[in-house]
Amino acid sequence: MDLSSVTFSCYSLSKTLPPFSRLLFLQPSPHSTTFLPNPSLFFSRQNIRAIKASQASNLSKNDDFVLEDVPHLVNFLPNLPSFPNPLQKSQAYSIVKKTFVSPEDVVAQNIVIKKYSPRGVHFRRAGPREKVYFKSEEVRACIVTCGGLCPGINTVIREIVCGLNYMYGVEDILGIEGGYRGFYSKNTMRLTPKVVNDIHKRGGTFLRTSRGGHDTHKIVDNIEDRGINQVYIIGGDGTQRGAELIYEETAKRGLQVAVAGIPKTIDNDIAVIDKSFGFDTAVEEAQRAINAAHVEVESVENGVGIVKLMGRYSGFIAMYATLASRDVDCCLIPESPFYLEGKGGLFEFIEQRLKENGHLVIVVAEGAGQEYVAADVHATDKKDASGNKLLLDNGIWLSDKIKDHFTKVQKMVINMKYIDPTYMIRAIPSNASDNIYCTLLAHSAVHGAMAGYTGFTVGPVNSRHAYIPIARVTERTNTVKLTDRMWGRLLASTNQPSFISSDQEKADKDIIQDLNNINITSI
Ligand SMILES: Nc1ncnc2c1ncn2[C@@H]1O[C@H](COP(=O)(O)OP(=O)(O)OP(=O)(O)O)[C@@H](O)[C@H]1O
Ligand SMILES: O=P(O)(O)OC[C@H]1O[C@](O)(CO)[C@@H](O)[C@@H]1O
Ligand SMILES: [Mg+2]
Repeated sequence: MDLSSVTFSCYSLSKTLPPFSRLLFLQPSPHSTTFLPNPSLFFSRQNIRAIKASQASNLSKNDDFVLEDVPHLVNFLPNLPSFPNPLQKSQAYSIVKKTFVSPEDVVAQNIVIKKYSPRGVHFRRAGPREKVYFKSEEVRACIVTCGGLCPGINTVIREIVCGLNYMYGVEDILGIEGGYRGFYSKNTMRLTPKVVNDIHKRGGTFLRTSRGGHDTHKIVDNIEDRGINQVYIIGGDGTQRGAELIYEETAKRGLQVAVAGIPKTIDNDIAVIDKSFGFDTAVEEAQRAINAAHVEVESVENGVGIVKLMGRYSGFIAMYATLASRDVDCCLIPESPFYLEGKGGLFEFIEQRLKENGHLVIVVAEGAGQEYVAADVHATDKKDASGNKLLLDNGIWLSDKIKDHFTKVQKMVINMKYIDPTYMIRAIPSNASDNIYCTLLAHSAVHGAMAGYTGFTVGPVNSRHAYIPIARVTERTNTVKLTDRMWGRLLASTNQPSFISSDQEKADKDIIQDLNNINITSI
């Protein structure tokens, strides 16, 4: 089956399939532009909406299958030739029963559904395709890493290089040094399997990284000047936003350049994907800090341990580290407001735990309670080079507040042990399972780019790797949902206060229930 007809003639494809596997194209978000075969319509969001509306009105009641597809090079280069995938002849894949992913294979965003509920949103399954849109000897790929560090970046770099070379015979691979600005301010570095052979054993990024410095035009000029035709971009939400702009500019200029994003974030704040690489490694490393705090406070009278962990707007590291440890009495995250004084407050809880156990450990995510810290220190907003707000030190603030309260108000001597492992949880190599995860991400990205997809991010959705439109992962930040079971599990595990009065809790639940009902009936 011709890939281009699959990608762009989705209505004709749907007619060839049994009803249960029809791909219908009512896209709720404005990212699935790939179904529009006319390049002049391609960049007009208004036109896209108009077409979607007309498609929507043609849908019958059972037509509730949504594919949020990723762009393809033939969208704006309709005459691009394709070639048989060299994997067909590869030693590794020749024994694989089903070497190529079928164009009809999709991954469901929601897998817990009700019997009669709509089939919902799906993404294209990642993996090698029967046809590729690049001749191996004509590929000139580049890799760039941006934003903060994360365990596993080097593994992703290594596996992109080795994957391109071993699976597709690509030999021309460039490393862009020092993040986005490296495109226009530095020389490139030649990457071969030999050069990257051992880098997965080291933390950090072999290519180095930076914040700020994204200049789309300069970057794409540089891509054009250097004859680069595959761009692999490893980075967090900011980086992926930058990748989307690079894709849009390359498409606007009609360049045969595949832009692939590989999501990286220690905070696990990237939407849609199950989890970001390096997260498990960081949670594991955080156990060492929690354990140290616990050992310290257990050994003294009225020991209060505080461990501050990363997590700017999302408390996933703190939540998972707490759940894994079982030595944590209270976990504070940005998503869950808390208060110190009065009934149900943190001070009351500390007093109670000290009476019961003689010690306690608190884990606090760096973004938790920022508004209280700001009110106390009267700080002005400061930003990093990428425009991210620089956070105030809530760990020191919390330690001081607790010490003050217990010495001055309660007239009680407490033994405070404050541990801030900061970069130690992310400046390490990835563990075994993250290494495997990184390999899958890298290979998925390589297969996707070779197959001519562009403007996509790779990642697991319900455990299956998928190609996701970049804008889909940047439109919102993944945060801990207080109404989800995981936070409930944490509260059950620590038995800490929820910091929500029961009246408020009931009112919130009612609102959520109402919203759920509205969603169900309006679909
Ligand atoms: N909206 C945006 N448009 C274009 N480029 C952006 C945008 N936001 C950030 N960038 C660029 O992406 C790069 C990384 O961004 P940022 O420092 O926010 O890290 P990140 O990718 O979000 O990773 P982390 O998870 O470590 O925060 C920087 O070079 C920055 O200039
Ligand atoms: O000091 P840097 O490198 O800007 O990184 C710190 C930030 O990076 C993150 O780890 C996200 O990558 C945040 O949790 C943290 O606030
Ligand atoms: Mg970010």
